[in-house]
Amino acid sequence: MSFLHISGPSAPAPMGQGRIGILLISLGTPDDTSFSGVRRYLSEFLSDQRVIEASPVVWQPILQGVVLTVRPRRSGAAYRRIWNTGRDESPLRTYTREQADGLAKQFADENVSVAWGMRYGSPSVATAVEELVTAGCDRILCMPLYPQYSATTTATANDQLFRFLMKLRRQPAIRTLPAFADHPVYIRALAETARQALSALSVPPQMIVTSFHGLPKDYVAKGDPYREDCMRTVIALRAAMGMTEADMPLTFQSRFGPAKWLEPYTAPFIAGLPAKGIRRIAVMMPGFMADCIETLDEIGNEVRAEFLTAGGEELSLIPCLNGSPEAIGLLEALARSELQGWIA
Ligand SMILES: C=CC1=C(C)c2cc3[nH]c(cc4nc(cc5[nH]c(cc1n2)c(C)c5CCC(=O)O)C(CCC(=O)O)=C4C)c(C)c3C=C
Ligand SMILES: [Fe+2]
Ligand SMILES: [Fe+2]
Repeated sequence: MSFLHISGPSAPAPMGQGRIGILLISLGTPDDTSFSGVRRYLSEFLSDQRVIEASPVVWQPILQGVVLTVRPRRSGAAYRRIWNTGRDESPLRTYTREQADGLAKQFADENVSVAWGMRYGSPSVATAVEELVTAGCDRILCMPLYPQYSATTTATANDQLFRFLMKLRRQPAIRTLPAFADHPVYIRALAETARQALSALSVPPQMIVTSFHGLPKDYVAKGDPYREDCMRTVIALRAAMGMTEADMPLTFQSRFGPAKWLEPYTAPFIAGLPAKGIRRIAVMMPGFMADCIETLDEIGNEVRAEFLTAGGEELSLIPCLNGSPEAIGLLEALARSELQGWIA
């Protein structure tokens, strides 16, 4: 095995005396909305065995022969509807960069560098770690941007970092941020974001539906704690906002494939509300640190259209934390807590 040599601007500092790196890892997104761009991204994403646990011998022919001949067209159209045309990139990339830039400002006067990478697509995790090591970082805090733990997100983000470290002769020391499903600063940030969005509405909604990304039930049965983490978030959020289960139900969106996923499914749940007299709702997606195709298109376009067709009058999207001061404050609080002993 040959080892990658990364040299800093000057001679490397003795271990423990260099800079501290903070590495934000987000899910990833296509570079463009073309069939081939979306296909490349989906191929990398859906070939991850943390995401699709079926044997590659069975799954790869289905993925390459069926899924990737059909899905990129449909997903490409969805990405085009939400694309950040100003920067020619997906919103997830824009907001992840804003979060990294905002966090870097909070640490500007300290011996800390911040970099960001995508688990799938670009900029890659490898590029981001190289950036930190080149800046002289010998200790790195890895922050997967997922409030609720899942092997399909948190674990695979960490895997990607360690996969890169396998190539280094001189590895930095690593800490990884645990999930923060009911961390008080996270819950406060969500509640504040919701209050701001609701105060801009002329008529308050009758219900705030929370929608988390789904997960196959099978993964949860095998020990993925994701569902419990989602429940911890919603229970804490209801308490913070003085709401009940009836005012703020928990649902799961973004089902993929024929297997059973966590229920209740967001789309039929919301489409069933007008028949119960609930015609004005807000939807909040606390599991997403940034708005993306799942929040802006699946909920903001597809689910909204179904709700209106079913007799709904108004569906308001509560924005994700994105690059807000609440998001930056949260990331800083989480980072400072994990960096204890590394920084004063
Ligand atoms: C088996 C498939 C999938 C699992 C398991 C899964 C888990 C999972 N995903 C997120 C967060 C995001 N997913 C996003 C997009 C997305 N997710 C899947 C499939 C699975 N996700 C697909 C095929 C896609 C691509 C979009 C599409 O073609 O419909 C995104 C948004 C990316 C973007 O560019 O905007 C996020 C964020 C979580 C939190 C999670 C586990 C709980
Ligand atoms: Fe997903
Ligand atoms: Fe989706």
